[in-house]
This record gives sequence, C-alpha cells and structure tokens, in this order.
Amino acid sequence: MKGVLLVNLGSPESPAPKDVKPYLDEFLMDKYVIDVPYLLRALLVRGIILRKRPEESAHAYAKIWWEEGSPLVVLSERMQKKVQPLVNVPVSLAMRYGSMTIEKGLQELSDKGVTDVMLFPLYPQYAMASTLTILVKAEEIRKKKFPHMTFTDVPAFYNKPDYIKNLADSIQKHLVGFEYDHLLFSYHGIPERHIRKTDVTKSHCKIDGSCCSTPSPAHDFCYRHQCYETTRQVVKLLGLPEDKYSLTFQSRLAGDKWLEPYTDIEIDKMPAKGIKNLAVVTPAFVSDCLETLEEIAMRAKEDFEKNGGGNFLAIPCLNDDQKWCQTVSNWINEWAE
Ligand SMILES: C=CC1=C(C)c2cc3[nH]c(cc4nc(cc5[nH]c(cc1n2)c(C)c5CCC(=O)O)C(CCC(=O)O)=C4C)c(C)c3C=C
Ligand SMILES: [Fe+2]
Ligand SMILES: [Fe+2]
Repeated sequence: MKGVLLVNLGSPESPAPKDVKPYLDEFLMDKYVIDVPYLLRALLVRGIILRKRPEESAHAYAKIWWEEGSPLVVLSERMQKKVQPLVNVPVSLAMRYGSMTIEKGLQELSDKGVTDVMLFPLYPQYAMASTLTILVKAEEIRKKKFPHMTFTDVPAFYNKPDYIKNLADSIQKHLVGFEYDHLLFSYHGIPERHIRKTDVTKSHCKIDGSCCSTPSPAHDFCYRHQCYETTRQVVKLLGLPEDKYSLTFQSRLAGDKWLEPYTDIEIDKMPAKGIKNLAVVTPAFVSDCLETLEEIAMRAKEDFEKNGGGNFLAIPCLNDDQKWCQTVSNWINEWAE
C-alpha cells in the first residue's frame, strides 16, 4: 500500500530557552548543516554557539509563537489536513528536528499498512542542509526499523510549472493594494562551501556571475541555481521589469562565507536608492517560520524604516494556500495512480 510522508524542518517544543537549546543542539550538530568534523562541530556548537544563542533565539521565538504552537509546525499541519481529503492514500507529517520525528511519521504510516512511501521534503530548492539531511535520516531509520518499506524521493520542485504558478498567483494576490517600488526575493542562505560540496561535476559551481545561468548537470543539486531559477520563472509570469526586483540570501551565521548578496545589507541600502515601498517574498520556505515572521516581517521591516524606508510588506509563504494544496495533492495522485 502507498502513503506519503511530508517532512519539514521542525521547531522547538516551546519558545523557552530550556526547549530551544536541545532543538538547536540537534539542528546544528547535524553534519549536513555544520559540515565540519565532529570534534570541531561540537566545539563550535556546544562550546561557542550554544552559550548565548538559545537565549537570543528563545526571545525571537517568543515574539512569533502562536497559542497553538510554532507557526512552522501549525502551518505544516494545516497543509497536511487540507491535502489529505484530496488524495486516496494516507498522508503523514514529520519534522527533521524536534519531537515530531521521521521515525514516528513512518510508524504512523506503517500502522496503516503502508509499505511504499513517497518521501516529500517540503523545500522547493535542494540543499544538503535541508533536503539531503531528510533523505539520509529517513533512509537510516528505514534500514533499522522499517526494512519492508521502500521510498520514492520527491525531487526539489523549484521549477515545476504548477508550483511556480501557485507562487506567482500568491504573490500577486498579496500585492493587491500595495503600491511597491521593489519586490525582493529573499532566500535562506547557506555557506558557499555547501554549493561546492554538492556540485556533482566537481568543477561547475564557481559561484561567480555566470555559473548558475550556464546549463549544467550540477544544477539538479545547486541551491544557488535553483533560487535564481525560481525567481526567474516567477518574475516572467508576473511580467516584472529587471529594475523592479532582486534576489538576496538571509539568515547567515557568523564564520564562513555565505551566499551573497545578504538580505539585511541590501535592505538597509534600498531607501537611499529610492526604494521607499518594499515587498519581500521568501520562497525557500513553504511555511512561515522564525526566519520569515521575525527576521523579515519584524527585524527587516524595522531596519528598512530606520534607514528611511516607507511601507514594507512581508508576503506570506504558500502555507495552506488552497491552490498549493491542490498542486501537492495532484503530485501525490499522479504517483499513487
Ligand atoms: C549552519 C547553519 C544553518 C544552515 C546551513 C541552514 C540552512 C537552512 N535552513 C533552512 C530552513 C530554516 N532554518 C530555520 C532556522 C534556523 N536556521 C539555522 C541555521 C542554519 N540553517 C538556525 C541556527 C536556525 C534557528 C533559529 C535561530 O536561532 O535563528 C528555520 C525556522 C525554524 C522555525 O522553528 O521556525 C527554517 C525553516 C533551510 C531551507 C536551509 C537551507 C537551504
Ligand atoms: Fe536554517
Ligand atoms: Fe551554480
């Protein structure tokens, strides 16, 4: 019997530092997120980052937390609940980190008699810190606990026409009544090293001006190419002129060189360039989360205003948008037929 496991990132149990710390520990000790040898990672994460970060992150989480829980988890659940009645196979939801584990999700499906699982990472663009870590973790669990199961992995859907159409429609809907000078596409950043590591050709991704627009098999796994491609296709549908949009990367951690340009730095400069009314869309996330609700809708807005900006609109993620849920269910039905 067939079934689907949707997998998103996860959130702490609550916005209290005592819950944020173990969550960040699990997240940042993942070798696909901080990809350095174990001892160095432990030193960096447990010896440096986790000394102060849990308090700071807890404070940020507290600002966006809902009565029902973490927005990312609640919104992912709403999506799953809308998709389920549109398909004929069981659909479960799991998180890569935290208490809603992939193991529990697979157990739930196994209890319903599922043996053939569509493994669906909820990330439009491929990255080893998001997609790959889910696939590897799920395979580890399958081998140990569910050897009778088989997986069909859903590839990154950054350029799927129906996804692009849903995203463009959603942006257009939210822009109604908002006179904007500029639309910023802000994607979660990753260290440049991650791009080189996942380059299957080992030589294509130079992270220069042109590699991401020069056709290559590397692009099936190039996060940077996929972010540019999602943007290019959405911009084409929206009919935006070149000077009315740009692309940046947010949420970097100190240390390595991360993908540029950086969202915060670019937003700070915008008012001086004549951009007074700014809309920001965050297509690396399908569900609103800390990085969209706090970093963009609160902090970036404040910085924009402080630097002379006027109106600021943070466009919500697709979340449980009806057309998007219909698209997801179409993909499931095509596979389950
Ligand atoms: C080395 C650090 C990080 C990498 C690489 C990274 C990649 C990455 N992350 C997401 C999606 C999300 N990240 C979120 C929060 C978050 N991300 C990092 C670090 C890295 N992410 C941290 C430390 C945090 C925690 C919050 C904080 O302390 O600032 C979230 C939000 C989670 C929530 O509960 O709302 C998401 C979603 C992607 C897609 C990605 C690679 C492309
Ligand atoms: Fe992240
Ligand atoms: Fe590239």
